Amino acid sequence: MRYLTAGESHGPQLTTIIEGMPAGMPLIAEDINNELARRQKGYGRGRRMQIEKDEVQITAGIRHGQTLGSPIALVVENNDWKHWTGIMGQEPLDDPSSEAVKRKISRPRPGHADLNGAIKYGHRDMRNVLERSSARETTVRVAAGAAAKKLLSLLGVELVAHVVEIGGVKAQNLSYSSLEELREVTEESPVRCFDTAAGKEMMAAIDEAKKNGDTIGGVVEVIAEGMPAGVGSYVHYDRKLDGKLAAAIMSINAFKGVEIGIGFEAARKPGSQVHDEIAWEEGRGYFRKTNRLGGFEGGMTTGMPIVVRGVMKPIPTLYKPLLSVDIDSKEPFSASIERSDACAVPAAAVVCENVVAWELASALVDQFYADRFDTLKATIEEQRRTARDF
Ligand SMILES: Cc1cc2nc3c(=O)[nH]c(=O)nc-3n(C[C@H](O)[C@H](O)[C@H](O)COP(=O)(O)O)c2cc1C
Ligand SMILES: C=C(O[C@@H]1CC(C(=O)O)=C[C@@H](OP(=O)(O)O)[C@H]1O)C(=O)O
Repeated sequence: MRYLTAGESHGPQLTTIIEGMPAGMPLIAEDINNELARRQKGYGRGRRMQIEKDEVQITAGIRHGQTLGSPIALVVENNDWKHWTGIMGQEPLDDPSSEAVKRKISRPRPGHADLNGAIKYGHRDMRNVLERSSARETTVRVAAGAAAKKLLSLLGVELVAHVVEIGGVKAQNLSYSSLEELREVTEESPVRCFDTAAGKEMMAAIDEAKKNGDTIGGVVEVIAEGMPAGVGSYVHYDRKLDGKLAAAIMSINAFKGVEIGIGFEAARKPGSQVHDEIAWEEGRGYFRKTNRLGGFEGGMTTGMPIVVRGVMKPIPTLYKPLLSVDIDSKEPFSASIERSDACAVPAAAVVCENVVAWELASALVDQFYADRFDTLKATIEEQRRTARDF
């Protein structure tokens, strides 16, 4: 499967086209809207999330609630567009007194895509970079991921994301060691972190950052349960599924690190405390006695829960900006200020969950015959049986 997205942050709408989703799978707008709503929650976001109420329009590929096997097109409108028509219009810029010319951006923000994007594409107005590099694009990545998540759920694969820490404050109830505990995690999981005593500390840290014109980041974790063993491959670097997950997380705006299982901690432990002993039981098949490797060996799933963590850096736009250089005068100046979030870690957790869902669903569709959903389901059930009795 593959998908592309199009759309600017303050343009009329965002679009994604999904290719390769099997035919005959139930999918309705509500499946996608639930995920879009989850992505909009959280403490520390700017005013934009109050302006938007993200809802999908399905414009192709689905009829009477079922996928057709043809490309699926999903559109989400930007409510904010109506405030930006002067700046984001299609007409050529020949009036020097126009709003678009007056609001030209020439002072790149450290940590955002502004300067590198301007150099690469030759844009003297860095709004041309900002509009597409904005994480507004993650709206339709989540829409595509929601379709993948539905596919996974119908195949018995469930996943959930939660916040591990924000601004150095660790979340409570981190030990999702049993599958029962994982199932207890509700739809609200990425914002549940704020309901605890540690959550109040996180909120205070966000308030403090905001007061200082600063921003904070954090760590999120995605757990996926129910993937059959042997998905992915060891035979080629670009078929290793753990590598694809790492790339998917790193492709999310502001993500600077990925861990699978115990991740970086493995560097400080002997092999006997890193690798997971293998066992077999009638009815259950093979399993690992621990899951320190987070569900992967040799680029393939082990059948144990997949555990992936991602690190989000603090948001780059600062209300007390860092020093930068004006690209027109080459003089030092404070970087430009755009309306901005102080912390978007819970929203980013939902993005992580959905990009992981996309990679897992893609891996299943690519590995098993999948023009038809019913055939895919039967093949995967067969794979589970084969792996159990192998
Ligand atoms: C959900 C989400 C919301 C974000 N909100 C903002 C924001 O309000 N202001 C900002 O400067 N960056 C924001 N970012 C981060 C930037 O989009 C990101 O830092 C930028 O695209 C540069 O990419 P890089 O940090 O991956 O190098 C957000 C990221 C995510 C995932
Ligand atoms: C719009 C979203 O996030 C945006 C991501 C973003 C950035 O620079 O990445 C900057 C902000 O944009 P604005 O200036 O319009 O408020 C965020 O609000 C979203 O998540 O839907």
